[in-house]
Amino acid sequence: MSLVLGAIADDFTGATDLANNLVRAGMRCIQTIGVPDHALDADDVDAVVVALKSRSCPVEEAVSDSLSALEWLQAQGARQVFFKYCSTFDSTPRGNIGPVADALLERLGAEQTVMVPAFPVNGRTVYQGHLFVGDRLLNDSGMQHHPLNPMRDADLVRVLAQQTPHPVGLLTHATLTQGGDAAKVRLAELHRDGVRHVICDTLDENDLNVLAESVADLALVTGGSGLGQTLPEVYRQRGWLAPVDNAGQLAVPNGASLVLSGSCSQATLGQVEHFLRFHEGFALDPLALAESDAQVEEALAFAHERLSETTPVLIYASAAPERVKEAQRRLGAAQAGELVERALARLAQALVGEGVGRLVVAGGETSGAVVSALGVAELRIGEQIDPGVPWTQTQVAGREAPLSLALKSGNFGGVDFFTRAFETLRGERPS
Ligand SMILES: Nc1ncnc2c1ncn2[C@@H]1O[C@H](COP(=O)(O)OP(=O)(O)OP(=O)(O)O)[C@@H](O)[C@H]1O
Ligand SMILES: O=C(O)[C@@H](O)C(=O)CO
Repeated sequence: MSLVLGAIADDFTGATDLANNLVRAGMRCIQTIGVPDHALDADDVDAVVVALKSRSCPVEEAVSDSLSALEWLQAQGARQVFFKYCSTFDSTPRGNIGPVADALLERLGAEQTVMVPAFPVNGRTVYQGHLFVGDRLLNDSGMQHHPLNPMRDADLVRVLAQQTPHPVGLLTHATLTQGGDAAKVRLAELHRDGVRHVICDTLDENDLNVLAESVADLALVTGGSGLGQTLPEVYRQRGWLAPVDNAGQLAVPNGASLVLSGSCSQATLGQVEHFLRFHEGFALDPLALAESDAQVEEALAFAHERLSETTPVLIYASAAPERVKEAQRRLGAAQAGELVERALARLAQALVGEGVGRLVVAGGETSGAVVSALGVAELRIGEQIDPGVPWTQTQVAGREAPLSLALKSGNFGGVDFFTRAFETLRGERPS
C-alpha cells in the first residue's frame, strides 16, 4: 500500500497531535521534523506528518517551507494532503493560514479546500463559523493574550478573509446534520460561487464523521487534528488502508525525567502551578536571560542536583500575561521569545546528554526549538497521555536508547499533566 495521507503541520506539537489521532484511528504514522532529504520507505507507513515551524514565521518562509513539504509528500505518493494548523486558528491578519492554504491549492491544481479547526474532545468547536474553546468564544478564551498571535476575533470567516484575496464561505452545522451528501452538495454550490475556502462548523464527533465522508476526495484538507480522528475510517472503507493492531507500540523507556516549559497558555500555567505544589521547579526570566548566561547555568545546577527517574524536574519560563507583556515591552516580543527558546533548547541539549531519557516539552514554538537543538529527525508515535498529546520516541545523538519525548501543545492536557505523563509512561495509570 502506498502513502495515503501526507500532512504538513505548522508547528511541532500540532504535528504530534495530528499524528496521535491518526495512530489511534489505526494508521501507521511517522512524524518528520522538517522536510526529509531522503525518500520514505513507505511499505509500512500509511501517513507522514511533516512538522514545520511555520506558524509564526514570515509569510514567504511559511509558504516556501510548506511547498517544499508538499513536493516531498507528492514524491512519496500521498493520496490526500492535510494542512494542520492550530485548533485555535493561531494566525495574524497577514497569515500564515490563508497564504499557505492558497499556495498549496494552487500547486495541487485544486480550487477548493475546507477549514476544520475543531477538536471537540479538547473543547474546540465551531458554530456559525465562530470558534469556541470550551464555553468561551476564542477571543475570550485566553488566546487574546497569546505572546505571538493573539486571537481577538472568534469569527473565522472574518479572520480568514483578512488573510486571503479569495472568497471564504461557511458550511453550517445545519447542513452537516443532513449528512455527507448534503454537505457535498453545499460544497459544490460554494465552489460554483467561487468560494475557495470553506470554514466548517463542527460541534462533535458526528460532525467530524460527516465531514470526513464529504472531504476525503479533496486534494487538500486543512484544520486541527479532529478531522484526523475520522478520516482514517473513510480511507479504510475505501480499501486504502491495511488493517493493523496497535499502531502505537514503543520501546521500554529509561532515563531521568524532565519537563521544559516555554508555553504561557492558560492550561500550561495551571499545570506549572499544580506541579509546583508537589515538586520543585526553576523559573527562567527573559530579562535575566538577556543580561547573561548565568541563569542557564543556575538552571543546570538546579537540575543536576535533582534529576531522577521517578521524580520529574521542571524548568519553566511560563509566566502570567502581565509578566509576559512586561518582558515583551522591554525586549520586544520576538527577542523575549527567542531568548527563552534558546535557553530551553540549550538546557534540553545539555540534560539529555547527561541522562535525561523522558522529556516533556510544553509549547509548540518551544518544542520546535528543543527538537531542533536535539537534532531529532523523526518521531514514532506511541501511547496517548491526554487527548492531543502522545508519548513519542526518537533516536538522538549521545543516547543509545531512544529518548521518550512528549510535545505538549500549550493549551492541552489536564492540570496534573506534568506528573501524570511520567506515570503513564511507567504504566501506572492508563491513558
Ligand atoms: N516569560 C516569558 N516572556 C515572554 N515570552 C515568553 C515567556 N515565556 C515563554 N515565552 C515565549 O512565548 C512563546 C510561547 O509559545 P509556545 O508556542 O512555545 O507556547 P504556546 O503558544 O502556549 O503553545 P502552542 O503553540 O502549542 O499553543 C515562545 O516563543 C516562548 O519563548
Ligand atoms: O490544534 C491544536 O490545538 C494543537 O495541535 C496545536 O497546534 C497547538 O499548538
